[in-house]
Amino acid sequence: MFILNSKQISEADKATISINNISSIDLMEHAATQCFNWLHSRLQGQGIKIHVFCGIGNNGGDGLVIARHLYQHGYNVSCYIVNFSDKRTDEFLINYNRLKELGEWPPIIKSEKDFPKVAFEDIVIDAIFGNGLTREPEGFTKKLIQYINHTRVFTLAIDFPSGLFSDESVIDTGAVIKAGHTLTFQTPKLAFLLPENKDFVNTWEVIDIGLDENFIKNLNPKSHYITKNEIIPIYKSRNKWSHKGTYGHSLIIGGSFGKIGAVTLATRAALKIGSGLVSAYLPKCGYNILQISVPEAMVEVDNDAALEYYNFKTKATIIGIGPGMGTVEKTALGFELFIKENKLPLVIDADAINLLSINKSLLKYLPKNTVLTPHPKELERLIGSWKNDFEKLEKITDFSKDHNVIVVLKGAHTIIINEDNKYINSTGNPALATAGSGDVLTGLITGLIAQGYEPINAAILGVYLHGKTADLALQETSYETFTASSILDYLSDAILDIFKQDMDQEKIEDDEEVEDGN
Ligand SMILES: NC(=O)C1=CN([C@@H]2O[C@H](COP(=O)(O)OP(=O)(O)OC[C@H]3O[C@@H](n4cnc5c(N)ncnc54)[C@H](O)[C@@H]3O)[C@@H](O)[C@H]2O)[C@@H](O)CC1
Ligand SMILES: [K+]
Repeated sequence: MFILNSKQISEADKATISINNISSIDLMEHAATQCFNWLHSRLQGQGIKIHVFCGIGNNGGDGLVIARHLYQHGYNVSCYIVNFSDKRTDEFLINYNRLKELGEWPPIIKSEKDFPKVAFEDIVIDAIFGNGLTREPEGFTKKLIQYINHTRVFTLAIDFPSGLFSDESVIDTGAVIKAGHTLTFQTPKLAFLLPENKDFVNTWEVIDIGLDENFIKNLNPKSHYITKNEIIPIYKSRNKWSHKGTYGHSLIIGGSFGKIGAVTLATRAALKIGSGLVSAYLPKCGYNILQISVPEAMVEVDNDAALEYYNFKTKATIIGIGPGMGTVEKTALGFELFIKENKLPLVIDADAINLLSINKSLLKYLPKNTVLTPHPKELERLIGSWKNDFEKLEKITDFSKDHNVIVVLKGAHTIIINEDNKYINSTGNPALATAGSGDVLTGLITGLIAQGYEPINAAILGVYLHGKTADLALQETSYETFTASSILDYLSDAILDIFKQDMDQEKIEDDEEVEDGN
């Protein structure tokens, strides 16, 4: 799914109106009616108090449509106009009049004294600002946002939590709605996926409002939200005539005394994802551990307790390096020589990233499309600190371009950056915040590249499957008991799930919904 920026959304709105010969007011009716349907299917006519706060632009117009449907369906609703400007849009005015024709005259909020009483057990619909936000809310509008947040009432944001920009950082964090849920139009927004906005964006979903898909594709958006739909075309099915040589040979390099588990997990992961052959190269102290834990793997050894010589004989297709490796001097010196001489594709993780950060002159030796899988702290050592999450993404983009590498920034929404392209993962949950989870990811990406996946596709698929295992596991296990080994236990289910139709999708198709304008 594409992620559009604010300008692209406005362009797609306009293009859809002209290409598809649909009026702006009908587009709004369609979009906002879907929001009403969403709420109606959950509330089923309950008498709970609903407050709809409408700005004076088209986001406010959506709010007025929702309020109209709520009135017409007998809900206990109050609608207000947040009059932060007199420049009301045409679509706002048409829907304002449609509401008045029903005999409902929304009160105007012009200052703090006009704020209505909102109770914790009510529902607020936030239709104050949407994609048209150009500066931070101030004055009584900001006060209203704070007032709503202060009640801790459940807030359903329409398109955006008001005060949040799609593609830049919030500076005044006291001027943004803290939404319980957001129904956003057509595409996810980059801001929803960044950790700095966690207080404003809780859960969200995309409402398809039918913007012109060809037009959107021709905009050539650079940001992508990775869901099952993006994974299906990446997945390579197996050929009947293939043999284990077809699926490559992964070599996992890592480990040190006390950290043999990391390299063991990565090795198991490379095997389990389907690498034809897998070898591990690790300090001698880990030899028995690895051979017993992963009998399918071949093992070569280096010095006794830490890597030093990197003199393996394995003819690998791809090397995954770093898990449990440590950064002692002899390991670092050997790593320098290894990187300078290596010609094979690489996946670089953990301490191998730290060694690159210590000696950045090595970056120029990395083969094109090397995959680096840092967590935020490792990233900071590599590229320096950042002021906010948007600047972080810019810095990673520059780094990716400067060194021709793919960066997999691990987090709640793992972000894969390949030059200007950003791929943001949709799967995963806090169960993955567990020791060894990153080592498994390194093994998965390595094992996929071994099988002939392009490094960027291996990163996208590996990250998606890694997250999906935890999502599937949570249907029958707890966050706490899920461990890195559980990722491998659920890997098969995650792969099979690629080809299952989602229950949600089936449900949407079966649901009876209110038609626009009813
Ligand atoms: N046909 C369309 O264009 C559609 C628009 N839709 C809705 O329209 C929204 C965008 O509407 P608009 O472009 O009218 O903009 P908004 O309704 O988001 O904002 C209203 C206006 O407020 C002004 N403004 C921005 N920041 C401000 C601030 N801090 N203080 C005071 N005033 C400020 C701007 O001039 C802006 O035009 C979308 O988010 C979506 O909800 C949907 O109904 C789908 C169809
Ligand atoms: K809003």
